[in-house]
Amino acid sequence: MFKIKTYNAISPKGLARFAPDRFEVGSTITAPHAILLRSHKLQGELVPGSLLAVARAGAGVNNIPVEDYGTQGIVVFNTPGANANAVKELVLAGMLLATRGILPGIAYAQSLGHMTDSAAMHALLEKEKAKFAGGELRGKTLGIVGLGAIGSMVADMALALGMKVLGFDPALSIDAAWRLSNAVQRMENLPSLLGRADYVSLHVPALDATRHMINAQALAGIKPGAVLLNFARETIVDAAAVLAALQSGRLGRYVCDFPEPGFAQEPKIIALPHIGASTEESEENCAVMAADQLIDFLDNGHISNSVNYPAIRMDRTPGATRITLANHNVAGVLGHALSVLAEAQVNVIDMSNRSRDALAYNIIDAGSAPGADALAAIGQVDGVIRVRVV
Ligand SMILES: NC(=O)C1=CN([C@@H]2O[C@H](COP(=O)(O)OP(=O)(O)OC[C@H]3O[C@@H](n4cnc5c(N)ncnc54)[C@H](O)[C@@H]3O)[C@@H](O)[C@H]2O)C=CC1
Ligand SMILES: O=C(O)C(=O)COP(=O)(O)O
Repeated sequence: MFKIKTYNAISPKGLARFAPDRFEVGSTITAPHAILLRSHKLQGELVPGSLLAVARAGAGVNNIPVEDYGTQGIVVFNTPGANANAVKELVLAGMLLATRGILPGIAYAQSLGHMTDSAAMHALLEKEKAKFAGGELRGKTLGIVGLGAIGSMVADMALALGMKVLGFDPALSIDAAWRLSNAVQRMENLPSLLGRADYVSLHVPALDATRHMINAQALAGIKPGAVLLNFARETIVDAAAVLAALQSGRLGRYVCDFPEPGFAQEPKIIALPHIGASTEESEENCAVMAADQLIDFLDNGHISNSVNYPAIRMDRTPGATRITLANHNVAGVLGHALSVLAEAQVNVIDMSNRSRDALAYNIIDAGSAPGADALAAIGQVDGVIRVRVV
């Protein structure tokens, strides 16, 4: 029986993937084999020795100590692209809210609740409506910073709206490049994008390298009156610099999913309570994908969409005992572990080995089950992080 501890509201469709006769799932579980979460911050928590994996039902993993967990043999997964459409649609809402008199218009219409005369009401609305006039997106330029799952969808949407699209992503993966429309104009650096775009939308992960990428210096070069949209993370912008740029008039509006103290007092800010991925569809997509990845890892030792271990899978050899081995990616570790199996008269039938940066992971199908002594001896091999029979 595997124990799965959950944090946050995980879609029931995802939870239903865990067969109740083999998985115990809940928020109060102790000594879990795996954790399934959304934005709950794991930093600083005691890591139970039982923990084999963490699955983030979502994209951002800045709430998980990914590297530290990797060196402890804990595989961290996320669900790339599973909530991208939800964010894309909210970016569109953000651009419209920043451009048309929607929010003040609604507030004004609601302020007329005391009126009883329909003709008088219509006459007043027609007289006052000029206050709520706005602009259009068509023909404007959108600059997208980060062209991954969300950025590429935002690009397609903006092109369909008749916008011109600029993109900046120095770390673009080959897969993401294939996904990207060739109508997106590549910018060589951030200042080139900021100086040209009427709207700038941020879709980069929260990393040391992206911390405060939008700071006072960057904002000094932004196109005057531009709208900045941040549905990525709070750390990517320097909030004080954004407030100053709004107050000076350099920045037109700031639309974000991450309110900060002081934002409510600034009328040029539209702040939402981190609801970019909060749709039924995206919550389901993320939870199902995260659950399936966890189950395949716990049952078969397979890894897909990990952010600290390499992707790996190997068809099971019928009748074989499967052993998985996580180790530091240095010469000799695997050979040493295999020699322990050989000494224990355990024959290796099939094997797969993958590495990612400083970590490596192996799936070994053996002709017989290694005894507890052999497994303990493999665990003692210098460089071995974790050995498991699955
Ligand atoms: N508001 C919300 O509810 C949500 C927010 N997010 C945030 O959006 C981020 C992006 O999500 P996805 O598009 O799914 O991730 P992704 O991994 O598909 O794309 C991120 C892109 O950013 C690029 N990038 C990395 N460093 C960069 C830099 N210094 N400059 C420019 N580009 C850089 C990468 O090369 C990659 O193409 C997540 O990491 C998360 O923080 C994601 C989902 C929901
Ligand atoms: O997937 C992400 O990175 C998100 O920010 C979504 O967060 P959530 O799962 O809604 O708490």
